[in-house]
Amino acid sequence: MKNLATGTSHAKIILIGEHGVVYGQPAIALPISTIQMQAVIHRRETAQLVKSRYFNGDFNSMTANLGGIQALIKALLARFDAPEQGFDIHITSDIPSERGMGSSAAAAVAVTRAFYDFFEQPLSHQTLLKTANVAESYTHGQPSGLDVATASATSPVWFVKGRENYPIPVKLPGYLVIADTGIKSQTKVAVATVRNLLIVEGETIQQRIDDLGHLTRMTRDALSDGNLPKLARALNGAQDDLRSLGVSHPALEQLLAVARQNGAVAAKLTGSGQGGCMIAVAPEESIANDLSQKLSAAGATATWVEPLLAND
Ligand SMILES: C[C@@](O)(CCO)CC(=O)[O-]
Repeated sequence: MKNLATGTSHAKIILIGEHGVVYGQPAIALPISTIQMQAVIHRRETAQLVKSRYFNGDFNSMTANLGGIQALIKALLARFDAPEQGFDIHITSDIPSERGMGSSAAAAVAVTRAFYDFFEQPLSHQTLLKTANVAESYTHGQPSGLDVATASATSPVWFVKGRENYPIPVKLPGYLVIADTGIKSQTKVAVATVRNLLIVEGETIQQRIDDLGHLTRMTRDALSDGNLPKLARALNGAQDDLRSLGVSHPALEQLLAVARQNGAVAAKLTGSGQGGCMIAVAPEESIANDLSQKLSAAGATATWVEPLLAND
C-alpha cells in the first residue's frame, strides 16, 4: 500500500442522445479533458477522513448528498479486505456539480482510480466502469452508465446502454460553446419526468425517444463526414425532442435563443436538463468566443469553448 496515491478524471458533455439512452437508444458524449477532477489519498494509521468542496470530516459521518461516494469507498475498502484502513482522501474539482457535466461520475472515477493506486492494484477499464457505477446507482437510481463511460474516456464515445461503448472519429473543425444556466439539474428528477410522461402519453413520447436515436445516428455520420449542416439539423432536432420530453427549462431556452441569434448553427441542452448547461456549435473560434461573451452577458454563470476535434 502506498503512502500517497492519486486518481484523476474529467468533465463530460453529452453531444446528443441524453434521455433516449435510458431507453436503449445510442448517445454520443465528449470527454472535456480541460475541466478536471482529482482525488488524492494520504495513508493514515486509523482515522478515515474525507475532504471535498461539500464536506470535511470523518468518512462515517458524510452528508446524504455524498452517500454515493461513501457507498463507493465502503465497497472499495471491502474489495481490498481493509475496511478499517486509515486514509485521508481530498477530492478537488473544476467541474460544476448538478449541471449536466458529469461531476458525480467524474468523482466516482477519480476516487476508484485513487483507491486502486493506493492499494497498488491494476484496474481494468471494465472494472473501473462497474465500480464507479456503484456511486452512480446510489445517486441516480438506474443510470445508463454513459456519464462514467465518458468521465473515463479520452475520445468521443458512442454509447449504448449495456453494450460495449467505443470511440468515434470526429472530422469537424467546429467549436463547442458550453454555458451554465446556474440552475441545479437533478438527473433522478429529470429521468422520472420522462418516465412519467411515457406512462401517461405512451406513443407520442416513445416516438420522441426513437427520434433521439435516429438523430444520434445522423450525428455520428455528420461527425465522420465533416458535415456541419447535417450536425446542426440533428442537434436542433434533438432539442425539440427534449423539450417535448419535459426536460428543458426557460433559462435554457433563453440561452439557446441567444446562441442561435449570435452565430451558433445548433444549440441544445446537455445532460439531464431542467437546468444545468446548454451547448452551441459555432463554425469558427472567433464566433465561439463572441458567443461565449454574449451568453455570459445574457446570464450564463460560466462558459467554456472547446474544439470539436478533441481526438485529433
Ligand atoms: C439523462 C441521462 O441520459 C444523462 C445524464 O447525464 C441519464 C443517464 O444516461 O443515466
